[in-house]
Amino acid sequence: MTIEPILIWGAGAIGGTLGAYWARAGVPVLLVDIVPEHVEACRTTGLSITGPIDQFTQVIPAVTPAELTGTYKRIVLAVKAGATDEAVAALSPHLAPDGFVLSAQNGLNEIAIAAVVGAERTMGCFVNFGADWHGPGEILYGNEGAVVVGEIDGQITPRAIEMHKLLLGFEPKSILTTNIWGYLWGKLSYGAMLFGTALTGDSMSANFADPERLVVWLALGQEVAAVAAARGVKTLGFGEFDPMVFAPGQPEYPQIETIAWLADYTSKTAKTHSGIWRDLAVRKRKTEVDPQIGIIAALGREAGVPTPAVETLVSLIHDIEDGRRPQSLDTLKVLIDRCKSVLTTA
Ligand SMILES: NC(=O)C1=CN([C@@H]2O[C@H](COP(=O)(O)OP(=O)(O)OC[C@H]3O[C@@H](n4cnc5c(N)ncnc54)[C@H](OP(=O)(O)O)[C@@H]3O)[C@@H](O)[C@H]2O)C=CC1
Ligand SMILES: CC(C)(CO)C(=O)C(=O)O
Repeated sequence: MTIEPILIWGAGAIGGTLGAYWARAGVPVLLVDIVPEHVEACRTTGLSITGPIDQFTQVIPAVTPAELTGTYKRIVLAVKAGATDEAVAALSPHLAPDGFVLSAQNGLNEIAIAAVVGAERTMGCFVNFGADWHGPGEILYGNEGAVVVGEIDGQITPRAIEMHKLLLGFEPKSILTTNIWGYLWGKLSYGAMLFGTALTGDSMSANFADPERLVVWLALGQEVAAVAAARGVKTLGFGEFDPMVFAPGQPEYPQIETIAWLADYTSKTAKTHSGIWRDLAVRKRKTEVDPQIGIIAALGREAGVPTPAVETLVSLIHDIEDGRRPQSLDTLKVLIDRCKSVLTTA
């Protein structure tokens, strides 16, 4: 009997790493990616995982979307959020009526996925390990990190238990949760800060360690927490990053300690800069700022929660994407000044 493969749609840093580990463990996997050279490398010479955690090369079946035939019960979506709509439209005909799409992405992509394939065919996942696609068939696995899976309605279902078991084969500390939205919002809090770090060329750790920049991380954490609170979300984090410390009315000292922990945590990875920095500085392409961070401001407006720091951040990232500003300390200073005025008027 042949076991149906798990389709991994988007075989870059996240999808490729998951695929390589599953394939090495004997789990049938089929990678789908729009980069023909990467697809060719994965299925012929193999996908190499490099870096401090592991080094191995695994040949993995891989196709471009145009080459794909058949329907599948399990599809892991791991494209950048800006490609979600296009990818979901392309994968829909290949999703079995009783199948599901698991989003291994940053942001609230589950909303867009569910709108197309249905909420009952959508599962959520929070991924916080660090990886970079370095070229066809080559991925740097920079650091281990939290992996959490859960149904978007909070139910513990057999299929969520099955995906959790598979994820345990990659990350032994993976969690099965009844509150996946809490984790996704927690990542939005950290994610907004990561976008802030990408305004300069400095590493994530150097950004978090600089006392001059603290005001930015506090303002962003507080705004995301205020929007999440207005929507009734209890946010969850990872390690010593508890996004609830930024919730309305909470004291400042634990927030400062949390940022100090982030400075230490982000100093222990071979992936020194965020994926956002990489999109801007290396890949020279648009980031996920609109679907990932712009949505916080939009949901804030809906709930009557002002998000001036988030809005300034979004507009500065657009400036860098469109070549109006460089990634520099001067660009970050615009946000520092905005956050100073926000925190003093709060
Ligand atoms: N990298 C990391 O460390 C982390 C990333 N994440 C999140 O995971 C998600 C995936 O990011 P990441 O793996 O870094 O991204 P990558 O760009 O490394 O990988 C995505 C891959 O999908 C391809 N792709 C784009 N559009 C389609 C499509 N329509 N159909 C099939 N393949 C497509 C991309 O090609 P092309 O490059 O040509 O667009 C690329 O090869 C993002 O939401 C990110 O924020 C979360 C935690 C950590
Ligand atoms: C920093 C990281 C890897 C999370 O740990 C991330 O989410 C990103 O690069 O966008």
